Amino acid sequence: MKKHENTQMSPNPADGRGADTVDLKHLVAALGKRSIVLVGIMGCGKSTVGKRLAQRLGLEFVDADSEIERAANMTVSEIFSEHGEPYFRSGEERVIARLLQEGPQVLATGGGAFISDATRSEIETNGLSIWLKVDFETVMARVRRRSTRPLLRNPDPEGTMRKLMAEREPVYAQAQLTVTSKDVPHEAVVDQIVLTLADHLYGQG
Ligand SMILES: Nc1ncnc2c1ncn2[C@@H]1O[C@H](COP(=O)(O)OP(=O)(O)O)[C@@H](O)[C@H]1O
Ligand SMILES: O=C(O)C1=C[C@@H](OP(=O)(O)O)[C@@H](O)[C@H](O)C1
Ligand SMILES: [Mg+2]
Repeated sequence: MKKHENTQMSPNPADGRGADTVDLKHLVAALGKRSIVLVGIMGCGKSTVGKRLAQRLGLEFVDADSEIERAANMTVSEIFSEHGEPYFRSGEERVIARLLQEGPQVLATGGGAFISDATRSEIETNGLSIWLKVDFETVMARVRRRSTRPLLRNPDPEGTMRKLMAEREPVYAQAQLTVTSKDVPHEAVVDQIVLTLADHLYGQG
């Protein structure tokens, strides 16, 4: 049975076919040592969808923010408040460069990581980047639920989000692949990623 035939995720190149037709072993083999790297704005689903994508593909999952927190023994919020954003960004570049040596795996980046030229270039060399593209309303509804994102902890989180999306979307658009997701179950986004990857890697869904 195809569970997610009627996802509202158009337009994606792989629409209309079931992810259950994809040979996942073949797909993973075609990655070689490359990591699947999820990029996009805060709340687009990199961490939660990434974890499920890794489970589906039988790959390790790694979240750059969690690795940064582990290395610093501090939360992302604490790093921002005690050391400032530039300090976080340089740690983020180093950690992602290190993690990219460990592929194949699924790597969820933090929303600002792909904006770094150095990180984009590392990802280009060692990864396959996927932009999880979402609209403003969807993403605001998601990020309002949690206060773990220091960049949005200010009197105008909506204005900040609009500004960040406007600045960053042209950069996210440089990712090799784009998957658009609306408010559908996480597993439906995973389906769409699998189909998009299969199309890209060997032209077959
Ligand atoms: N496709 C989806 N449908 C519904 N909720 C989602 C979807 N993707 C993510 N979410 C929710 O949005 C929130 C942010 O997701 P998260 O994976 O942490 O985003 P990111 O890592 O990109 O900031 C979480 O509560 C998550 O469950
Ligand atoms: O967009 C950003 O600059 C950030 C996104 C966060 O990750 P998520 O995108 O996983 O929320 C985290 O890295 C930090 O709060 C900064
Ligand atoms: Mg995340």
